[in-house]
Amino acid sequence: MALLKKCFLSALGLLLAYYFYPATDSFRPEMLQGKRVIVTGASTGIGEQIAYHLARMGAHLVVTARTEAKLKKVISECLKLGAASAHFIPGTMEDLVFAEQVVTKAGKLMGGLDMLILNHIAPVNLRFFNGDVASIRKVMDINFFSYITMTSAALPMLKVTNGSIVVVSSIAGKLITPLIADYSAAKFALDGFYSSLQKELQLMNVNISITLCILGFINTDSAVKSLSGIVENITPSPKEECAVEIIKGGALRQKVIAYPSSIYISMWNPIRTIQEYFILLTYNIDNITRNQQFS
Ligand SMILES: NC(=O)C1=CN([C@@H]2O[C@H](COP(=O)(O)OP(=O)(O)OC[C@H]3O[C@@H](n4cnc5c(N)ncnc54)[C@H](OP(=O)(O)O)[C@@H]3O)[C@@H](O)[C@H]2O)C=CC1
Ligand SMILES: C[C@H](CCC(=O)NCCS(=O)(=O)O)[C@H]1CC[C@H]2[C@@H]3C(=O)C[C@@H]4C[C@H](O)CC[C@]4(C)[C@H]3CC[C@]12C
Repeated sequence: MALLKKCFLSALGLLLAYYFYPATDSFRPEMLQGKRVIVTGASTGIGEQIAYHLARMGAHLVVTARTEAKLKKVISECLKLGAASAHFIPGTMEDLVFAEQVVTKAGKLMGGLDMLILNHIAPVNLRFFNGDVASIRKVMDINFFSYITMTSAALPMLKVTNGSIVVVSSIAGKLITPLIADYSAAKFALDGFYSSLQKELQLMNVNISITLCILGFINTDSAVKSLSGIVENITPSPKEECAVEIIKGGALRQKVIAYPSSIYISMWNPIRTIQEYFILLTYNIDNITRNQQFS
């Protein structure tokens, strides 16, 4: 019994260390030099800041969002800041054909792909659910299905480069908050999909990293405006620093990052981690990998 307890505690310790110990590798901006990166939702907010940081680091960039005029300004700023190249592709992620085309066009423009940063969201209306299913479907298309569509189109290129997928999510995809049922549904769905895909890639020995970014309240114009008069007594964190943490997480191939770091605690779920570990032990991995190819 004592031996069993010892084994259990050691396994628990190892699991916790594996999930929560920060990457030992340290970040260097040169890691992004010459890398070919797509940034979605880059016309404003966090996405725009991600583009500027990547430009300073010397990356090749393709940015996308709906508003062409804003994207033009973003790429001209990126070129001034030192981007190796910068292009924009305007359009709406409600159109899943567009979502796929962005990836193929970007691949051609840059001659391949090293990192896909999925960041865009439909404008958020904080309100009670009013039975409007069509609007939930629209939010799911923009905030969830376009992410999956772009990922699917990017996987063959990322396989060649041992590249990275960075998914920008929210504390609202881990914890429950009212007035954002549609937004929250999409963020929880992203967590389910990408956490599962992460494990599949690992099982198939495919060296593509997936970084899930869990963010708290950030001082983008849209977030500050839509929370005004609704959420009080919290100070938003700066979007510039947030963007750096997202890039670092992707470059260091971390499975998950949290920003600000005070929200790490809300992701601390050792029971879930242990259960996931034991569930995986019940899978006949050899059999599955023998019979299924990762496309
Ligand atoms: N700010 C915050 O407090 C928090 C943000 N996050 C996450 O961070 C990410 C960025 O958020 P934030 O910077 O605040 O968002 P913003 O509202 O500032 O930016 C959203 C971006 O998405 C684009 N976009 C909107 N609709 C569409 C569409 N239909 N098709 C394509 N692009 C579209 C917008 O450009 P355009 O209008 O030109 O299309 C814009 O570039 C999101 O994933 C969000 O969930 C998570 C937690 C907190
Ligand atoms: C209200 C949430 C923040 C709560 C918080 O940070 N408390 C302090 C925790 S700590 O003490 O441990 O630090 C907001 C966190 C994320 C926000 C939502 C979000 O994900 C972005 C959307 C952006 C949009 O433009 C505005 C609404 C959002 C849905 C936004 C709503 C408020 C949050 C849930």
